[in-house]
Amino acid sequence: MLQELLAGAVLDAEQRLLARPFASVEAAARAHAPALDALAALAPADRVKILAEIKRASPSRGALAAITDPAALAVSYETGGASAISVLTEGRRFHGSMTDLEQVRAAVNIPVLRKDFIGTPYQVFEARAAGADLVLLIVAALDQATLLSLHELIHELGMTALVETHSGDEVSRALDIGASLVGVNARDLSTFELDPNLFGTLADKIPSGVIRVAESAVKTAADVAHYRGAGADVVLVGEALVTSDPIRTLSEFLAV
Ligand SMILES: O=C(O)c1ccccc1NCC(=O)[C@H](O)[C@H](O)COP(=O)(O)O
Repeated sequence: MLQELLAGAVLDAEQRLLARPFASVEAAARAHAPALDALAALAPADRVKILAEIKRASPSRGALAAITDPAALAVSYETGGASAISVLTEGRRFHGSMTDLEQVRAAVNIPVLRKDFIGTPYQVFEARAAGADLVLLIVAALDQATLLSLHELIHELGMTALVETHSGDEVSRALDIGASLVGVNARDLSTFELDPNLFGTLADKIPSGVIRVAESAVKTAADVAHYRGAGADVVLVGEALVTSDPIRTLSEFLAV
């Protein structure tokens, strides 16, 4: 499933490249106003921080929310106290788009993550050209040389990579490329199985100085407390926010 999602996302980017050549996207990326400092926004603090996700649908859960105005939802997230916003730009299974990312970027003043299945430099340039401050890199989807080169490109463009892992070996691979922001996804992206205890078993492998993000499987404030107790600096939440009143839900989560 993960390789299928990556192949589809890369193919879709190749289609966009036909209309917008590489050189033009690279030039737009390099000319864009500088990225916001995501490491500062997500830095460890005396309270948990929330990376709030805009997610219409997913392979594991199907349709979640129509989200006709992603910019308005992003403003609610910012108002509710989110520290950064994740925008799913994958179109086939998550029903997201680069337009969503551009609209969200224009509406808020906090860092914005391009959450997608990134495998090529073109996708990274697209992210920056659309105003992204962060880009997701999924360790399980990439060989180490590609992971390293995409990570370097993200940094060269002034952005931050959220390097996502799902095992001790993947955490080591993330640290080997110098990741400053490491996510542990409770969701196995091949089987969709959720393990809310995985973050707790891997958190100790992530040294202080690296920001720890717990991803997925948050439904209630107790789930946020569970991750916080296990050492999460940041919790990434999608479904629980798009299927509720986000400002109320964020206030419950941030009270942890
Ligand atoms: O959510 C899925 O079904 C999914 C399937 C395959 C690859 C990625 C997938 N989701 C991406 C994410 O990791 C989540 O959107 C994110 O962590 C938020 O999760 P949640 O709060 O459980 O919606």
